[in-house]
Amino acid sequence: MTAPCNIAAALPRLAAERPDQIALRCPGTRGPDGLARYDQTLTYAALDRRSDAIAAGLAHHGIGRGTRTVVMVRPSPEFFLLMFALFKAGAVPVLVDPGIDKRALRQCLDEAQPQAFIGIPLAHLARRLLGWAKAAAKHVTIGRRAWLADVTLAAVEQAGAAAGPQLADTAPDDVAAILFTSGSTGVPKGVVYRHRHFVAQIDLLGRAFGLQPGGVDLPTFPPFALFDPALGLTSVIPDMDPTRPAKADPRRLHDAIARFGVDQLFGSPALMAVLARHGQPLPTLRRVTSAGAPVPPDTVAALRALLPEGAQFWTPYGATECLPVAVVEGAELQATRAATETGAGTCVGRPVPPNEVRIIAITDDAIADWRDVRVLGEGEVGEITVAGPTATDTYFNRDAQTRQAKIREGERVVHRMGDVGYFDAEGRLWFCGRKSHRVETAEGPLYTEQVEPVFNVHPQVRRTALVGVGSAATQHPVLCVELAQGVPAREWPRIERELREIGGRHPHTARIARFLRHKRFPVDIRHNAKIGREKLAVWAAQQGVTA
Ligand SMILES: Nc1ncnc2c1ncn2[C@@H]1O[C@H](COP(=O)(O)OP(=O)(O)OP(=O)(O)O)[C@@H](O)[C@H]1O
Repeated sequence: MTAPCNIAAALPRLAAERPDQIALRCPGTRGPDGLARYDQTLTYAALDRRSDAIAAGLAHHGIGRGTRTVVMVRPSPEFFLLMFALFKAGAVPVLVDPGIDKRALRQCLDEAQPQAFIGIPLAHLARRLLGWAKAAAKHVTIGRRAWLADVTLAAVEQAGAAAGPQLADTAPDDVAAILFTSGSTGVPKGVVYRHRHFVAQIDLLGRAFGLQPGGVDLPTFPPFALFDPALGLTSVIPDMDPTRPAKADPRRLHDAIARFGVDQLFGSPALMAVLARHGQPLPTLRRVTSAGAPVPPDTVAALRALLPEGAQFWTPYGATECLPVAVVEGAELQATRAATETGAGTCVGRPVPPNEVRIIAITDDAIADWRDVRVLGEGEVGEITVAGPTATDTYFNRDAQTRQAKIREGERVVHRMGDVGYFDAEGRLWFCGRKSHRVETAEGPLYTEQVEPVFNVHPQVRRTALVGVGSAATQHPVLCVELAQGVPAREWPRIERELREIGGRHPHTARIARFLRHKRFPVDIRHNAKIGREKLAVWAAQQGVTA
């Protein structure tokens, strides 16, 4: 019989090899200086033993193989114990970003048709008041009392304490989890992760970044923290609100990094910007990874200057549906900055093996079979597709979206990223923006990431967003502009003239005739970085910019 395909299978092995190594350190109580004491810890032995107990206890409560279970628990020892218990049990955790719009959240929860709901007391209260996940019949609370739930997690653990090792016999194709996208282009979609996707993801991430057991990680981006225990790392969970990275207190992050000799940091571009602005050196870090959205060049340069000699700054490119697709190191990113600022797009690096990345002709239609695809050559902009061990093959209960995003190629399924880009002569992938954000003008398409960086070089501009106004295929390009902080609105006529002059330097940007000042761009909650271009397009149309 073959061993189960399950990331939780790593736990008993690691617990035998390194029982006393700390798997997880959490902020816990606060000292008189206001800083977290990090007095909540879990060793590998405890993580393995206690997740066994919880897995067995959940089975007593009818949560087992295949049970779709909403998990609404903040990063804490309980979160890790519970997630590994669910994997061991072969249950299917459903994770939705708590930061998203409440209506979208409810829709996600309904769509996932969960059978169980495990959450903090506040999540149970919201479930009751707002009618979330009505189909879920089993309720477990992380609270001290079984308020609004059938049972507490502590009681579940106690019930399973004597049961011994647990590990469901999961097959590679069995569903392991449903993870919702952040929904920056619409309502989030539930991505179906199979056990083989997680196993491959750990393998690819481990190899791409050279992760070694024994390292100390500060994962500021919650879903990724889950990989640390499977890789033998020690995770230090930062003292911050994970849904508000731009508001993190850099002093607290520095304190944790210095106290535990953190050698690896994982976070969103918004968090990188916080550390870069703070400006204090980060001497223990060997590797920084920033994922989820493009990292502004100033942030890359400022953060690299704070790192010790030989440290690496990686930016993976990928999506909830497929990660990692490609990776680029900060030195290369900085070397390609000039090209980005003249309209080449953003270099996202080389595909992570064994991913096969191909560029296909742009279409908004579904493509059922790879034989109907037109593969583009070097330098041609098209839609980015990925085939490989971490490319997921379906959305949960979203057949229309699945058809739009997946192409069958013989035995395998190719994922369409919904992003546009191209390969250069050196085999590097360049990201040119989201497919749905392209502006189709009468003179041909314009891509956001080939236009905005050209204008973003203006010192009094914080960021820009290209949107289209008018009917399909003959849209008028409009550049929305957010001025840098403190720049008064009366300066706008001059800045607009200067932007027009900058645009005139390149044939593609010279086609932009309309510039609109916008006070503050709508952005996504998770990354604080993805611009809500859909909303801006509606706004631009209302400003009387038509034909
Ligand atoms: N390194 C990167 N550089 C530029 N853009 C990136 C990078 N990494 C990811 N992205 C962007 O983020 C997208 C993936 O984001 P994610 O999976 O969090 O959900 P989302 O796309 O924001 O949500 P939804 O699909 O629901 O709109 C990619 O398709 C790409 O557009």
